[in-house]
Amino acid sequence: MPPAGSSPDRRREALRAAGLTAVLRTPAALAALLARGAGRLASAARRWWRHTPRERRGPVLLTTAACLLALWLTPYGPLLGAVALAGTAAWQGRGRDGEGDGGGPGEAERARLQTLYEALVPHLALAGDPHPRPLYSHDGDWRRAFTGFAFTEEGRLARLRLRYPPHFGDGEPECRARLERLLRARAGRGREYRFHWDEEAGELELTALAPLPSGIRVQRFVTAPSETVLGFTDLHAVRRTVPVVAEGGERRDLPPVVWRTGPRSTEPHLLALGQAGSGTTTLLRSVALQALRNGEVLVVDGGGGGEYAFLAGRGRVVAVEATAAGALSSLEWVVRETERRLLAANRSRQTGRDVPEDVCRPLWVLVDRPSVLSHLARSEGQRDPQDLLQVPLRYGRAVRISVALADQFEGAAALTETVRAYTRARVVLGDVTPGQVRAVLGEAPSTTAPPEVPPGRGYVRLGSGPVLRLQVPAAPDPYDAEASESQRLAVMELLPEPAAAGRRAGP
Ligand SMILES: Nc1ncnc2c1ncn2[C@@H]1O[C@H](COP(=O)(O)OP(=O)(O)OP(=O)(O)O)[C@@H](O)[C@H]1O
Repeated sequence: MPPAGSSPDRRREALRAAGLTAVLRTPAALAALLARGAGRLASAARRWWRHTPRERRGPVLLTTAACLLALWLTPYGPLLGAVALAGTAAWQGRGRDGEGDGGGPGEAERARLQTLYEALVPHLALAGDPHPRPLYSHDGDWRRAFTGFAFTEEGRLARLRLRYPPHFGDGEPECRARLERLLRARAGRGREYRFHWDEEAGELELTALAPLPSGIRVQRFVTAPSETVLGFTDLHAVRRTVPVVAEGGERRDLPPVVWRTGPRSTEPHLLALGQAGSGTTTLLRSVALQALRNGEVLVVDGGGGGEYAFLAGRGRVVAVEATAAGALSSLEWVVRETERRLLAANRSRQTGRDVPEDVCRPLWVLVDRPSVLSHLARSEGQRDPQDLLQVPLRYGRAVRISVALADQFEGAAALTETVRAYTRARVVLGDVTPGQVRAVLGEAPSTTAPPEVPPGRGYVRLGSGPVLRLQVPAAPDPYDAEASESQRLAVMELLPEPAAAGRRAGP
């Protein structure tokens, strides 16, 4: 039989084994332990929610609610429940400081982190480092270098935050790119990653990103009249979501990239560049279909492929031009219309009257392949249609005239200075290099390229905002027999009724 005094000792021993003695000494440590445990329980619940099929969530939630109700009705039930919850949180939060969310790393995960650390040593260790305990050394420990990490359910690295030594050249793009390449290879190919450099703290964070949703078709998005959904991006990158109907009728809330136009917009005109087949024409079609909700649209199809012919003759479609001569006469009309609206708006302001409705109505000028158009016009001895875009690009914003242009990379050199200077909303689509993204958007993306680039995938930057990943909604030509039936129907649904004869006010 143990001596009477040994019982508290045994209890203390048990607590020490569980790693709880230190934390129970101060209330602050206990609070931290409970908070950490609660965090782990919450992230375990989140994981369960994500990985449980919808049809199983309901019954489990119902059973939990019934148990909570029974506990509530039992004498001392709520108190017992709270004690049990605190105990569970304390147990979950015990002795695992600095380890990833949702539980510490297992044997295999620790081994992965050590391998990753060893791979970083040749890049981050300094030969003859005078520091007694360098962050990176051949006999070093990953625990000092990695300040945060998380693994997926499958044991793949989901997030890693690492410290780098002060001598590392974080200001040199080449040094950064080398480290990013190494981390990407070690974290596993076949996924996209985001890198966040915190120069102040000397830390780099890598996050594995879920692929962007593809197959969302253009539809009546829940947006304000001056807003256009260019596509979808990462949840952390934007502040709102919009409800969408995905392929198969599933309803989802997705984070949109919203392009705002109108008198207060700082980027009222858009330029999209990409490789052939990357989806720039689809992007312009999607913009046109959204614009037709409450505005007028004029399309100039420089490629002349007839990919906008389905819009011809519809209400609020001013014109669809596919020849250089047609484009010139339409764009001359746009110049006159811009000037008319400016004069009318001025007159109204001077006389104190409301601006007439036909001056406030948004007008969209969509130009596909302007480089081809310029070439054709020049070869016919006519003036460059891009010159006519100067007036709407410079002055259109105040009278709700927006210009959106799309071209292929090889046509970019033929774009005029005015087009480049006034299109501050930029999109680049296709399998592009960081250099190409920088050339179009002014900044390289902080994310790696997807393993496979679906049509409509790329990057977007609105003004001087951040470079965001982008997936454009599907908006095929409804006359394209190869497009999916449901997507073609979605486009047809958004088309206005055919215009009544004699009602068109265009060129
Ligand atoms: N966002 C998207 N979602 C689904 N499919 C798309 C998307 N964008 C483009 N596609 C498909 O990819 C193909 C090429 O698209 P699109 O014609 O828009 O490309 P493009 O860049 O204009 O090329 P081109 O100038 O050669 O026509 C089409 O079959 C189109 O339906």
